[in-house]
Amino acid sequence: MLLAIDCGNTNTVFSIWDGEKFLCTLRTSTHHARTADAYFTWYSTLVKHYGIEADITDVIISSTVPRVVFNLRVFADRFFGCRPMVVGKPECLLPQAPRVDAGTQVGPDRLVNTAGAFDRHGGNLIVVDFGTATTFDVVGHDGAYEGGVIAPGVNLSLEALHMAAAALPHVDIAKPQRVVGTNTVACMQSGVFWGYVGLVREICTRIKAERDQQMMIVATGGLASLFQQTEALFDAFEEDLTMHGLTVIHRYNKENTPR
Ligand SMILES: Nc1ncnc2c1ncn2[C@@H]1O[C@H](COP(=O)(O)OP(=O)(O)O)[C@@H](O)[C@H]1O
Ligand SMILES: CC(C)(COP(=O)(O)O)[C@@H](O)C(=O)NCCC(=O)O
Ligand SMILES: [K+]
Repeated sequence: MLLAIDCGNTNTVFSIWDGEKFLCTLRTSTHHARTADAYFTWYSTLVKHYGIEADITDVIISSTVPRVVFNLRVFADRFFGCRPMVVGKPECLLPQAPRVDAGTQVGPDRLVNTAGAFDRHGGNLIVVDFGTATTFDVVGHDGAYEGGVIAPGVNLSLEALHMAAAALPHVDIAKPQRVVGTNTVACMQSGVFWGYVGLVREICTRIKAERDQQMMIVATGGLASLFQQTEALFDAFEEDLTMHGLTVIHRYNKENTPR
């Protein structure tokens, strides 16, 4: 069985893949100082709680935070006796090489989203991932990552207002009832929510115009559903897209690495 680990700047998600389906998905905050033993204590408690019989033989990691990879490697080695595949490392093959400026280190999460979305939908896609940052990944006709857009994340935008302005409170994102807010919280939610609707629509329209082609828009990340409920911004919303991409890259490496 495969343990797929997606480590973002805010949260780290573990999913167990039995070759056909995900048996469970576990989430913890990302913290570079968490040790291999601490990961295992957390992991084994939850796996037991859910009554899952997991015989992990392989581990694949995608991390936007380079410092956490060391402890995750030790975790894989110590508790599952395996050397993990780490997306973005030269020894981890990708189905298609990214077409970007020489020397650019593309976020591994974006490479994984690209592989997952191409496997499900074929080429000419825009993948929108609502994480700490909101990323737009352009997937070419052959499944290569061809660049994209990085915008401040929804919660990061709200947090920035709170951090920079003495009178603005910490606010959770929600769809405001009206555009014109009649209290501070409603005004902030309106600015970020409707501003974001505009941001997503404008960026996708411009990407399509720049490439002069129709493109399917696939969204992922917990906050995508909040926007999709209100406005038809995306053609598809797939919560498990990054995890699916990890299984695709894992399978590709198994099939293409000489043993
Ligand atoms: N369903 C959700 N509803 C509200 N906030 C969410 C949801 N899913 C994630 N978040 C928040 O969105 C932000 C980004 O989280 P996440 O998607 O895990 O980012 P990353 O992949 O960068 O770690 C965090 O502040 C997280 O708490
Ligand atoms: C843009 C990101 C910070 C998004 O990370 P996330 O929101 O998933 O935590 C990450 O993909 C990253 O660090 N990228 C490196 C630069 C690039 O992709 O071009
Ligand atoms: K992201």
